[in-house]
Amino acid sequence: MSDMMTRDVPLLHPKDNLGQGVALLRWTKLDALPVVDEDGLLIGIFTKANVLDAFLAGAESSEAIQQHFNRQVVTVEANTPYWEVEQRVKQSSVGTGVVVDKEGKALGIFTKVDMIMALFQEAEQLAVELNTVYQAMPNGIIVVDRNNRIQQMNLSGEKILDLKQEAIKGCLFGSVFPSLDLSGVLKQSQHLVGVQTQMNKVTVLCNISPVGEVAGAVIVFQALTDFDQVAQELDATKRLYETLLTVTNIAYEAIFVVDDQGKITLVNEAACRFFGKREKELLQRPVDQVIENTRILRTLKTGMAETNEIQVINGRVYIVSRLPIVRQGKIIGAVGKIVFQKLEEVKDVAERLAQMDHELKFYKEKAGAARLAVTFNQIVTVSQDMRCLKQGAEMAARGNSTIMLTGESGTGKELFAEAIHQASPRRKGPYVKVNCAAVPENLLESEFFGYASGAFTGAQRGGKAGKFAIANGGTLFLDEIGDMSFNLQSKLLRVLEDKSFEPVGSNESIKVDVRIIAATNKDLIRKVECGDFRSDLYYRLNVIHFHIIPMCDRLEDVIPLVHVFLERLNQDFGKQITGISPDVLKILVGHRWPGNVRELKNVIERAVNFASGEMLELEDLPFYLREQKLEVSLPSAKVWNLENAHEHLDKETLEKALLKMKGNKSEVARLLGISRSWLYEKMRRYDIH
Ligand SMILES: Nc1ncnc2c1ncn2[C@@H]1O[C@H](COP(=O)(O)OP(=O)(O)OP(=O)(O)O)[C@@H](O)[C@H]1O
Repeated sequence: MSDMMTRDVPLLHPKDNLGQGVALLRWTKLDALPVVDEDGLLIGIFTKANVLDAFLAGAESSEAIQQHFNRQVVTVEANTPYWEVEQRVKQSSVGTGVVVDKEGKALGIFTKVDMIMALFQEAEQLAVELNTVYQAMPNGIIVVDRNNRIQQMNLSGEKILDLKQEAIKGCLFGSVFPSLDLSGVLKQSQHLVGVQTQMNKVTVLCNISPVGEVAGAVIVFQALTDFDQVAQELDATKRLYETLLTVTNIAYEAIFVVDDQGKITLVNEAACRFFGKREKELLQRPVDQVIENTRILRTLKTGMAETNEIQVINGRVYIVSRLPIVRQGKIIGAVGKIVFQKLEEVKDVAERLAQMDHELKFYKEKAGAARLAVTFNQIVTVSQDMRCLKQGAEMAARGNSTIMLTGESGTGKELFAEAIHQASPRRKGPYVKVNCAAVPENLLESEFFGYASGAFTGAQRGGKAGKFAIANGGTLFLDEIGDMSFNLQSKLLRVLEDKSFEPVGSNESIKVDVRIIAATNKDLIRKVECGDFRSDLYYRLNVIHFHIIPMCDRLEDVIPLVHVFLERLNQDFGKQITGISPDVLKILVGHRWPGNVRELKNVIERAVNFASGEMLELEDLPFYLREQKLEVSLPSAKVWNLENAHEHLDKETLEKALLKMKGNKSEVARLLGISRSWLYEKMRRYDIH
């Protein structure tokens, strides 16, 4: 009420005369004014009707209003709520009421006009609220009038149907959405629920309701694809759950999952066996009622994983692991694993595995020794720069200096290392390779320098020779040198300088004569700058440096390499693949080969495996290559087409090689890494004399 009333109205006293009353009514333009006593308490109301009655009865304007005002007043307290005021106004016959405070003092008056203004305001507020809800609804809503014309559509409706409200406003609903008939709703006030239909080619589910007594209709709809998506997600979740159950059931160990409250939510079959209970009896039970002294509750609190811990359960020792399940940074549960099968069995399996590993290593080494040694002939290239590199490396091979090979992964660093060894005076000595990145940090030292008998617990009796000792008189190839720890870098530097080392656990210094070839695909200079690699070691290793060129800078090597790989693979797999389809060729020549020669080799090996005929076809290539755009920059603008591209490249390569080697066919065959008979065959085919 206090928001609606008219405040600061003048108050009349019984002693005021009629003339003053009339003047105040005229000045305020009100129909009535409150009359109060000397204490300001309300005693009546002076209305325009009172004025008329007084003058009709012959009263003078100087006469006091004492006898002429109404003592029956409709009053309302200032704190009366809107809805109550509305009720009272509806029931009351008077047009004006007086607003009073608790003591009965007049604060203002309240007229029907005030009420109407308040109603307008209320209605406006309601309309804003309703419109906000209407626009914010995830469902589409269309409103039509009684004549079946579209009045409005909300934002979700626009999105679902991909239609703008402006485009359909005022149109007949049936002309825009012919599959939906509203006549029953508009004529007979029918309510339609769950109608599946098409609206602007979108399948929707809708509810349609008449507005009041057929003043129109409201259509509320939702795209069915939303439901489909939810159904699919639900299905995927179910499948995932079933997969998870199957996976856990295969496991040898007891596996159980608890929620953030420590209640068991999943157990595998092995866990049921372990606890001696059925799944139903375990699910939803607090885990500490099932496992004594469980630390999984601690994992829930701390979020710390614990793996392969020893725990005594029911007087027996088990190996247990606990892992927190974290979602968006919050711990939502934990997984527990108990290895409860006899630990002796595990030990037995581990021992057998170690034995097999040992045997595998032995046979691998034997196989390695048996395979043909790599020579520079096997490094296939027609690229001018690579040939210079080969020549440089061949010359460097003759010396004894340390060589550093850099270049991207798969460019052929290892191939160069072995070719250098084979071309060096040390070729009769051993060629030993260590991948510095593959050996665990704590084993690197003994791997390099070996250890003395009894150097540590578990050490082999009689000690073990390290790679330096094994490579004595030959070459030690240190691959991935950039990954060597700082600590070992210092030790390596000492060996390089002193040409001697001490095995782990021994004071005896052993002299060695080893040539070092190091390789890395890392930017060693940067590592030196960052302090990750010792600069003195870097310069000690970098005496002669060769940077192997990446494939993308020597794409002319692709075809010759493909031929060599094909020839080798045909032999290995007993296949007869003689050609490459023009499409395949185009892709091979156009690809940038980020994985360098290794990638190319793998692609060809895969293709040979997949090929069913005598040609490598598009479908024999891995998907990522097939998908690649057939954009090729061909080496020259001669008359190339898909059919003859392969032959052009072949011929051009041959011609270049023959010119370079001044017609010496043995040299050409060596350069291209092909046999002499194959070279003659190609020269005959391309009519090269
Ligand atoms: N020019 C080449 N001719 C023939 N085969 C090559 C050539 N270059 C590389 N290869 C072959 O490509 C494969 C990768 O070469 P290699 O292992 O020598 O590369 P890498 O540079 O040492 O790689 P990473 O840095 O990953 O150790 C090997 O199978 C190798 O035989």
